[in-house]
Amino acid sequence: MEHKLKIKLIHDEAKLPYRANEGDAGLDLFSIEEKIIKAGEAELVRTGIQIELPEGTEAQVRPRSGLALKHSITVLNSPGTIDEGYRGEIKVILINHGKEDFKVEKHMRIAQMTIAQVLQVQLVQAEVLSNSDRDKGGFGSSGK
Ligand SMILES: O=c1ccn([C@H]2C[C@H](O)[C@@H](COP(=O)(O)OP(=O)(O)OP(=O)(O)O)O2)c(=O)[nH]1
Ligand SMILES: [Mg+2]
Repeated sequence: MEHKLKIKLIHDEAKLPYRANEGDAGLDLFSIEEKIIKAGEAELVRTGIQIELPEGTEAQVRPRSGLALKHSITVLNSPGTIDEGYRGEIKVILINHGKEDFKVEKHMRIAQMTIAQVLQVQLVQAEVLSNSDRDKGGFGSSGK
């Protein structure tokens, strides 16, 4: 693999992100703490890791479908954005959409992180934009 993702474990309980199967897009993130997320509420959950992304990339923090389906637990700000230059601890905002409180266990895989390329663009203010077939149609303009 030519791109390297540097990971620093900053807590005794921290684990390296986990790729369940070779070729998986998502690297699972582990919680380093036990935490109750009350029904309808959100909590910030620690992973105990810091990362250094390859140049020109971002990481996205996404929900795990199993937690969503079985416990209505998802990532509130999905996909969470980890900027290339961020060197702080990665944390996950989990929200409990269910009717029952949910307990995050230590070492539970709470979310998954994907790495994506970022196109850096120069901002150009313009008075005129090019024509297109779609024009201003959106929000269901093309029908069902
Ligand atoms: O789920 C997340 C989302 C963000 N971050 C970290 C990495 C990211 O680079 C930084 C800022 O995130 P974001 O840009 O989404 O938040 P903001 O509210 O715009 O804060 P800032 O003003 O610091 O950019 O926080 C996380 O650890 N987890
Ligand atoms: Mg920001």
